[in-house]
Amino acid sequence: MESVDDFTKEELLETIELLKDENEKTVDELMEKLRSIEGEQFKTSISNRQMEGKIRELKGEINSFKKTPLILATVTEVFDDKQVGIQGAVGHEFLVTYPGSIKKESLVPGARVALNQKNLGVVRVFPPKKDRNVAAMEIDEKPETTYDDIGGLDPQITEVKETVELPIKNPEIFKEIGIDPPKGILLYGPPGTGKTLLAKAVANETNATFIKIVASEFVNKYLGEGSRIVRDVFELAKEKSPAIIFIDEIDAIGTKRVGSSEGADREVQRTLMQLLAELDGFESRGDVGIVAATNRPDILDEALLRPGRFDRAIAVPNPVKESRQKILEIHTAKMKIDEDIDFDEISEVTEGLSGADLKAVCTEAGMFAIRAERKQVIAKDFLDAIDKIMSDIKIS
Ligand SMILES: Nc1ncnc2c1ncn2[C@@H]1O[C@H](COP(=O)(O)OP(=O)(O)OP(=O)(O)O)[C@@H](O)[C@H]1O
Repeated sequence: MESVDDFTKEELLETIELLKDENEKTVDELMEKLRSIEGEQFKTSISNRQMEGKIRELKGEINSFKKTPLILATVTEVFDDKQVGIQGAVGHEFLVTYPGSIKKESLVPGARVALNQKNLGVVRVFPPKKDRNVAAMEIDEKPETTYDDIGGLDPQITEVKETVELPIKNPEIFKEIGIDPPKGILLYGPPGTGKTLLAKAVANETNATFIKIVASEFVNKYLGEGSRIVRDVFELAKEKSPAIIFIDEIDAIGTKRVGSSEGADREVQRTLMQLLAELDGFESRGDVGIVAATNRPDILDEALLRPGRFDRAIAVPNPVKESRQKILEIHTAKMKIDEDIDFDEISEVTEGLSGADLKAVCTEAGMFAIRAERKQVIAKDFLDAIDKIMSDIKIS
């Protein structure tokens, strides 16, 4: 084996230079490796931290699932000694207590509360839902519908003028004669025959605010809030008078009672009771007209039809031939139609259709003309539209 002594000085210097070069390369490589390991470690620590955050979040969710849910209810009455009457979603009423941390002033009737499931003690109070009221009512300060927009209901218009319009416009006439003006009228008839139109037109004619509620929504959408909404509607009508209160689908709360007084039925009854109380307690000065509508007069509770309540019932039937012609003329007034179209003939072949169906025929005829890229609606478009609407009705 060669020893160091065997090398010349030049050879040794050359070897040293060579070794120096090689080591530098190895150190560079090692440094590079180190940096990449550090980079990986940094990435892992970040993703660990993210995972920890996610785990904390999931733990929170698991805990919230473990908690017993609270019950939502509405305050009906506030008593002394920390007790409050509440009503649950299905109508049951309870007398429950509330802790000192809850202020008595926040527990106004209509306020929503969360209750502990075990002892029904009040845990939280939410302010009354004013916005829910607005959602439950359709308020039109100035409806644009006029009597001229209604086809073929002349006798009904006359009766509505006498019973709703006259007391608002000339209440003194009733005073002079010494009779109370009718408080409420009931419009009954099949769907889409113009009941809402009549109520809107009378509001337009008397410059009254039109306030509409749909009674069936008290049973599905606003269960537990019906009586409060009814109370608020009457209050709002007095504030905004003259006003027309229009209660659509009144049969949903005004059906003859058939014994059951449980849960939802009981709540529906409460809403009806509130409505009867409002009607009875209502000072009929004539400036608020009440119009109710139903497709099912046969199932209505007689209590609603007693004098001083909805004591005038007006039938709004499906249109006869002449009325159908008038309705078609109203709904085609702004349409570009062929002069040769004979509405007498069209009204002949539309027997059984309601005002709403006839409006749909006109719209559909317009659609056929658009599809055919025509600038005018022709008789064939109407015939096609009638076919379509009639078969839609048969299907539904
Ligand atoms: N007699 C009519 N004259 C003109 N248009 C009518 C007539 N009846 C119904 N219509 C048309 O049908 C639409 C629906 O009618 P409206 O809402 O008045 O019916 P309704 O009797 O209140 O129905 P529902 O019982 O379903 O509430 C109206 O907006 C109108 O376009």
